[in-house]
This record gives sequence, C-alpha cells and structure tokens, in this order.
Amino acid sequence: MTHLRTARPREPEPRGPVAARGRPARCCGGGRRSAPSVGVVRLQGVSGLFISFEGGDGAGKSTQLGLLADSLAAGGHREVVRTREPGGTELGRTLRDLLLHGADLDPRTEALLFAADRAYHVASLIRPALARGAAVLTDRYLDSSVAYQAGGRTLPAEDVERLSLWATDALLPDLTVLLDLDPARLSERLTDAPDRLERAGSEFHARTRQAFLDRAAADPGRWLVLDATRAREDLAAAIRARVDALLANQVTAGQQR
Ligand SMILES: Nc1ncnc2c1ncn2[C@@H]1O[C@H](COP(=O)(O)OP(=O)(O)O)[C@@H](O)[C@H]1O
Ligand SMILES: Cc1cn([C@H]2C[C@H](O)[C@@H](COP(=O)(O)OP(=O)(O)O)O2)c(=O)[nH]c1=O
Repeated sequence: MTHLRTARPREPEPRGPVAARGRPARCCGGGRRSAPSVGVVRLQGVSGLFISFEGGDGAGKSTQLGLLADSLAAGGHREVVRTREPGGTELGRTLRDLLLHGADLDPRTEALLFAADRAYHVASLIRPALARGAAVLTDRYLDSSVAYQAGGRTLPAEDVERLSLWATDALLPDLTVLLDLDPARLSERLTDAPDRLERAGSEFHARTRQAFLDRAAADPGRWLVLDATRAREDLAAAIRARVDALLANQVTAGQQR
C-alpha cells in the first residue's frame, strides 16, 4: 500500500507556512510562526493535497483512507499516494517494528523514534509527492504523537509538538480527519494481538482520545471530526465532501495566482 519513491531534490527552504500547505503551523504554547493570516499559501507550482487520518487503533482510519484514495483515483486525481506512520518508508518499517513490537521504551525515547520516522517520511516521501502535485493520504501523522506521547504518556504537549514541527520543517496537513470512538468500542474492533501501544491500558487510551478531541477543537479549520460508529459509506461521503471543498479552494487559489 505504501509507495516508496525516489526522493527528488528538496524544494527551496520555505518560509513559515509551508507549513503548511496553507496551514500556518501552530507551535509551542499557542504562538504562530510568521505566516499570512488568510488564504491558501502554496509553493510556486505546487498543487498537492495533504490529508491525515487520526483516531484510536481500530477506529476505521485505513478503511476510510482506502475509500478516499479509490474515490480520488476514480475521479481522475493526478496521483494518489497512500502512506502511514510509523513505517511509511523502508527506514520507517524498521522503526515501526521496534516501536510496536520491541522492548519497553521510556517516553522520551519513544517520542524521538516516532519523530525520526516522521522526519524521514516527510523528507523522502511526502514533500516530494506534494511537489509533484499528488494527493498524499497518511494513516496517522504528527497529531498521533501529541495524542499518544503527550496525552497518553503525559510528556508535555508543547515539547512533543515542537519536536514534530522541527522534524517535519513545520509541515501540517491541509485536512486531518479524526475518527472518534470510545476506547471500549475500539478494542472490540481489534483483530490482531495487541501491540505495545494497544496494551497501554484504558486510562492511557481515554487520555489519547481526549487529546485528539482537544486538538481538533482548537483548530477546526484543519480538522474534520466524525463519529466512527457511523456507517462506512456515510463517513466516506462526509470526508469526500470536505475534500471536494478543499479541491475547489485550490482551483480558486490557482486561478487567482
Ligand atoms: N464504520 C465502521 N463501522 C464498523 N466497523 C468498521 C467501520 N470502519 C471500519 N470498521 C472495521 O473495524 C476494523 C478496524 O478498521 P481499520 O480501518 O483497520 O481501523 P484502523 O486503521 O483505524 O486501525 C476492521 O475490521 C474494519 O472492517
Ligand atoms: C504515528 C504514531 C503512532 N503511535 C501509535 C498509535 C498506534 O497505537 C501505533 C501505530 O499502530 P498502527 O497499527 O499503525 O495503528 P492502528 O492500529 O490504528 O492501525 O503507534 C504513536 O504512539 N505515536 C505516533 O506518533
């Protein structure tokens, strides 16, 4: 499912919000990096779309990512790249194995390994794909670190967020879909043996869920929060509607350039 591609030369170092594909990075205690306050800001010639899926284990992220990818491909979107964290690259697959199935780690080491996976993922796969104009759909991204390593493991949220923003040179998604589900319902959906994070306990997962909800509430422009108990097709339609609105904005912004 993951597309490992040859990295192209990096784009010129962007200022501020490449951040983000139009999303000024909100960093570190609520301050914003220098960024235009409105509008979709893009690197010249870049028309990619970056979407992350977040939520608990078993919430339906990969199901919805797959449905959106199929729908974009059927609609003739230029290129759709499906990926995930941890483990969207070859290096990342080694880190994923250590993180999910290795020995117990202290929270700081865990946070650094997730950030290392993300740094390489962004530099070698996500940014080059966005520069080609692809739609990049990732199963988890930086918000998972804030939810799990800060919310769950209780590291300071500002530190965890700052680490990921540094690792990614402040790349934020255009849209983050949160599939929200009560952790008790999540465990019913798990089929494989639980990994290291899934074994972390009900209080850990309750904190993680709350951290996702709090982040989404603080930045509604980037997030789409959906009740993950809804039917698959219903969720897919809601996500597609929001993506269509983003694509329409890109066209408008492109015409105004
Ligand atoms: N909307 C839904 N309603 C009920 N079950 C679902 C729904 N979406 C996904 N599932 C099922 O829940 C399980 C976990 O889904 P998956 O997409 O793999 O979740 P995640 O990627 O978040 O771990 C799978 O068995 C899947 O078929
Ligand atoms: C990306 C990321 C994932 N995680 C956790 C969340 C998941 O428990 C695990 C990834 O497992 P994965 O199997 O990819 O997730 P899911 O079960 O939802 O399909 O790693 C973090 O703790 N921090 C992070 O930054």
